[in-house]
Amino acid sequence: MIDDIPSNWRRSVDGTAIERTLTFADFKAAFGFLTKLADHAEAVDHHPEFTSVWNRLDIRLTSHDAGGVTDRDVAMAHWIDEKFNPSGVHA
Ligand SMILES: C[C@H](O)[C@H](O)[C@H]1CNC2=NC(N)=NC(=O)C2=N1
Repeated sequence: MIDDIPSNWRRSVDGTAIERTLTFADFKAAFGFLTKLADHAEAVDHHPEFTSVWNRLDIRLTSHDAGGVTDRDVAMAHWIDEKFNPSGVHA
């Protein structure tokens, strides 16, 4: 289980996940990001939990099989940090 989490992320109240809120220019930008994230999640077989409200995504990362935060969640957090662009233009 991981103690040191990426600085843009916060620990969930129950301690079993890390969370970050991303705010985009609009819904289309947020949904475009989610589409990219879905492809990546399938590629690495690790799937984020999220809530979508217009231009905002609340993302939660945990490893269900381990019951907490693992290096797979930290790797996913770094991928999200790297790809996040509020305007929706993703390299
Ligand atoms: C069978 C499959 O590999 C597992 O269910 C994977 C899929 N995606 C997953 N995603 C996440 N976030 N945690 C898991 O434990 C997990 N397990």
